[in-house]
Amino acid sequence: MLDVDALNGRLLFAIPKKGRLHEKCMELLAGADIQFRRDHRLDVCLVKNHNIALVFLPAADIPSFVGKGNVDLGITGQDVLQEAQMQQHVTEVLPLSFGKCALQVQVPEAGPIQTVEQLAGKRVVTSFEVLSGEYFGKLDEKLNLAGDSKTNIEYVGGSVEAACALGLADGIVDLVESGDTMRAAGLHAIATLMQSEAVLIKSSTPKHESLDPLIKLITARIAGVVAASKYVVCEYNIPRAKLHDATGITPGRRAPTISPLEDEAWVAVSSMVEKKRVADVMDELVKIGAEDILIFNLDNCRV
Ligand SMILES: Nc1ncnc2c1ncn2[C@@H]1O[C@H](COP(=O)(O)OP(=O)(O)OP(=O)(O)O)[C@@H](O)[C@H]1O
Ligand SMILES: O=P(O)(O)OC[C@H]1O[C@H](OP(=O)(O)OP(=O)(O)O)[C@H](O)[C@@H]1O
Ligand SMILES: [Mg+2]
Repeated sequence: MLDVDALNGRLLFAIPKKGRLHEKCMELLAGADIQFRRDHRLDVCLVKNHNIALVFLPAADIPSFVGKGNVDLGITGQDVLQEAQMQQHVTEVLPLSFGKCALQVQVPEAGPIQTVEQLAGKRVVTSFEVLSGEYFGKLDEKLNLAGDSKTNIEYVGGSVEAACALGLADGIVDLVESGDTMRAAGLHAIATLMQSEAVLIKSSTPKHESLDPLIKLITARIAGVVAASKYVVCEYNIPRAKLHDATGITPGRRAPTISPLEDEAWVAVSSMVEKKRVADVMDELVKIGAEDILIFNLDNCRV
């Protein structure tokens, strides 16, 4: 059992307890060396090596816990942050480069409705009542739909894609990443409300200013883990005469490291390169005469 007094003075850090963001958050905490043991079924646990307690909550509840100052720091999606209308009470500290998805209006691929204008005034099922309400509210206004003619937005908690097939809706608003769930349900997207990714958030009016240095430390550590997942180190040898072209291809984050070699006509270059660009970068380096190109993954870094 948790000793409630043990929470006093600790930084409370909310983590999604399940779903798409949970595993990634566990990896981030491990990378930032935030050590804890979560007892079975307990949603609050003390961190062993910092003055922090982790609170495991549904991702959709985290914005209001942080916004109201019940917890100091949290990880959640930008989509649920906007849905909870907590943007004024919560500061986005750091985008985390995972949990990327889009909130989209979807309709049956083979059905009669193929535009949002055609869908306006009909039945829309969603877990995002607020954002859908805003979106279709504006559309209803533009199309002069009033009273009973307005779009009917209905809330469901999950498996939103089933609503059209079950005859509950003419269209839905839900999250799309690969599009597999949407396509499997015979739906396709006709509009995008927003793009989203996971973010580290803190309360805009923190209750305990003494915790500020700890928030900065945790933020810096998590930023290091996120950067390490986005970059690799690229090392290669290049004729000195081609160095200018080479550093144009691999400029690094601040500047590349250049080291002399025994053979004075050549230098070695070491530089951070974005993972998603690495194949193109290697092709370009080969083209200008680079040799011995090596790519190293980063476990962690500070940038
Ligand atoms: N398919 C997806 N790809 C990427 N990110 C997603 C996806 N689905 C949801 N997310 C992100 O994860 C957040 C939490 O959603 P998720 O559905 O994982 O949680 P949940 O609904 O609490 O869990 P579950 O669906 O398992 O009941 C969303 O607000 C969104 O930011
Ligand atoms: O485009 P895709 O890669 O298929 O991902 C989209 C699906 O992911 C989420 O569902 P989740 O797995 O959380 O299930 P849920 O609907 O029960 O919440 C979301 O609600 C979509 O259904
Ligand atoms: Mg879900």
